[in-house]
Amino acid sequence: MTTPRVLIGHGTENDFVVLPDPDGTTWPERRLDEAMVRRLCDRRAGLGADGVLRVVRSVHVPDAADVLGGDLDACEWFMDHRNADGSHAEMCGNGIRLFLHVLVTEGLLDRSTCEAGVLVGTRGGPRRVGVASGGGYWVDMGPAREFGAGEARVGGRDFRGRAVSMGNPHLAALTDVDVDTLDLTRAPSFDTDLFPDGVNVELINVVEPGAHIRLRVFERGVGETRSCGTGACAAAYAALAAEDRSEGTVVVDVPGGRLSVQVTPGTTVLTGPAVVVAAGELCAEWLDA
Ligand SMILES: N[C@@H](CCC[C@H](N)C(=O)O)C(=O)O
Repeated sequence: MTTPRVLIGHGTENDFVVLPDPDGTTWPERRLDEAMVRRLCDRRAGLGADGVLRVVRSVHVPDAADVLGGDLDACEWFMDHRNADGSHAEMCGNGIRLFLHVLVTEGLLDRSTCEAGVLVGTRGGPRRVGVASGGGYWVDMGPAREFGAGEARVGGRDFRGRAVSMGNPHLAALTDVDVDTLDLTRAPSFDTDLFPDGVNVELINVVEPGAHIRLRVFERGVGETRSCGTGACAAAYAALAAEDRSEGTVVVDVPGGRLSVQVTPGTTVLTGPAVVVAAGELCAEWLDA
C-alpha cells in the first residue's frame, strides 16, 4: 500500500488530523479503528490533534444511509469525524469548516461551487457549509434543541446550565465565575440520566448580554479544547435564552480565537476560520509499528 496522504489543520485552534479517502479504500473502518485514531491524535507519539476527519464520499460510508436517509444522494461528501479517544461524534462545527476547506485545497471540489454552500453528510444529518464573504466559512448547523436543565461539577464547583442538542449533547452553563480561573484538567461529573451518551460542557461568561460571550469547553471524548463549534452554538443559544430571546447574533470568544453565531428559531449559523497547517504522508514505519 502507498503511504497515505494526511493534513493537519484547525478551526480556532480546535485541531484535526485530516485523512483524504475519497473512495473509501485507504481508511475503511477496520483500519481507522479506535486504536488508530488514538495513535494519530497522540500529541507525543503521533501527529497530535483533538480529533480525526476522514474525507470520504457518502456512498462509501456503511452507516451514511441510516443517518442521511433521503438526503444521501444530495450529500456527495461525508465528514467522518472521530474524537481523540476514537469515539464517533454526531457533529463538529469547527471540523466541518476545515472539511470544506480541505475539499477545495485538495482539488476535490471547485471553490466556485461552494459560494451558495454544499451539503455535507454527518452522523447528525446533512449540514450546508459555504465560503463566507468576509473570510472563513459558514455552516448551517440546524436549530439548537433544548432538552432540560442540569449540572456539572468542574474543578470542585457545581455549574447549572441548559441541556442543548446541536446534533451532539451540550451543557451550556452561564456563570459569574471568571472562566479563566477554572481548572478543567479533570473530566466534569454530570447527570448520566440527562446525558446517557456523555456531554460537552461549556462554561460561559457574558461580556455583553445577548451579544458577546466568552467560554471554555471540556469536550466529550477529548478533554479541554481551545474551541468547539457546536459548543459555541449551544452557548450562544443559552446566552440569548437568558435574555428571553430566541434570535440574535452572538460573538463567541474561545481560547483559540473568535466565532460568530447567528441564532434564529429555525436554525443556527456558525461562522469562523479554517486553516490547513501542513500536508504530507504518514510513514510506513510508523503505520506498521
Ligand atoms: N469540537 C467539535 C465537537 C466535536 C465532538 C464532541 N467532542 C462530541 O463528542 O460531541 C466542534 O467544533 O463542534
